[in-house]
Amino acid sequence: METAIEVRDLVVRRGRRPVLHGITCAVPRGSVTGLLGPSGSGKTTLLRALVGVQVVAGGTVTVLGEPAGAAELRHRVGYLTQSPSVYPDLTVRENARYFARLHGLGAAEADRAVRDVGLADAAGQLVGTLSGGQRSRASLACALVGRPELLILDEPTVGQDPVLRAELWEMFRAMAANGRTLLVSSHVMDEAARCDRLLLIREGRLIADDTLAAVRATAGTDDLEAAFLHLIRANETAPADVEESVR
Ligand SMILES: Nc1ncnc2c1ncn2[C@@H]1O[C@H](COP(=O)(O)OP(=O)(O)OP(=O)(O)O)[C@@H](O)[C@H]1O
Repeated sequence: METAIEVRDLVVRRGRRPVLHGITCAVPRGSVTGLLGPSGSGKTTLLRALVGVQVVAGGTVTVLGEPAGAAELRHRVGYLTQSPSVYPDLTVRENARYFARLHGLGAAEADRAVRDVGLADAAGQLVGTLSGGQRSRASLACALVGRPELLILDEPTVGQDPVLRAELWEMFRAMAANGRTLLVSSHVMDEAARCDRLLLIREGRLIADDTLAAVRATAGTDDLEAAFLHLIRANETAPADVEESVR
């Protein structure tokens, strides 16, 4: 398996608390990997570490063969943050074209990204006047500009209606089919079914890093919500990690 992301023994503290307790995982190239877990489990913190904007207390993070956050990765990795990072006083089109310019690309690339997220009809609208779901798609369009090899998407489908969610997932699948790598966080378990692989995280610890089929087989159920609960319980009965090691 050719690896896009490799994380070893990653420890992160936020405030005074350890938030990630020694995460080790890998994400293969050309796949859609879902990062699933309850609110507060550490998904955003892990994604921040992958793009190199999180101070880490220990471990290593390698992205496309480089240390996370390396300058060489700037045009190779797209990152969608959870709260939309777009300018409210610019239109959707202007935002995308601004990001395109940062990548040294022209207006056509920006306009394509706007179309891809289903915002062609709102391209001339100020971002500040969009609905929450539209604003999040405007932000996604900016992350897609330049067709980065690796896309790290923090809850990209939150606030989208079922039709749009399905369309976004089709787009993610098509990107992976073209050899790009996507890591997509969600706390909605039914989205896990659309992924090739799953990273299940709970309270800063990975409780699964496997294919969708293997997670279902290990848990003995096709229902991913039930599988997640099964894995949590199995994890709780396993010997506890030595908490002291991260303090
Ligand atoms: N700036 C911060 N200072 C202190 N603690 C923080 C900070 N940011 C996040 N945390 C804590 O770190 C833990 C993990 O947060 P994180 O945002 O990574 O979770 P998440 O799984 O992405 O949650 P959600 O699905 O709600 O976005 C939480 O307990 C959170 O309260």
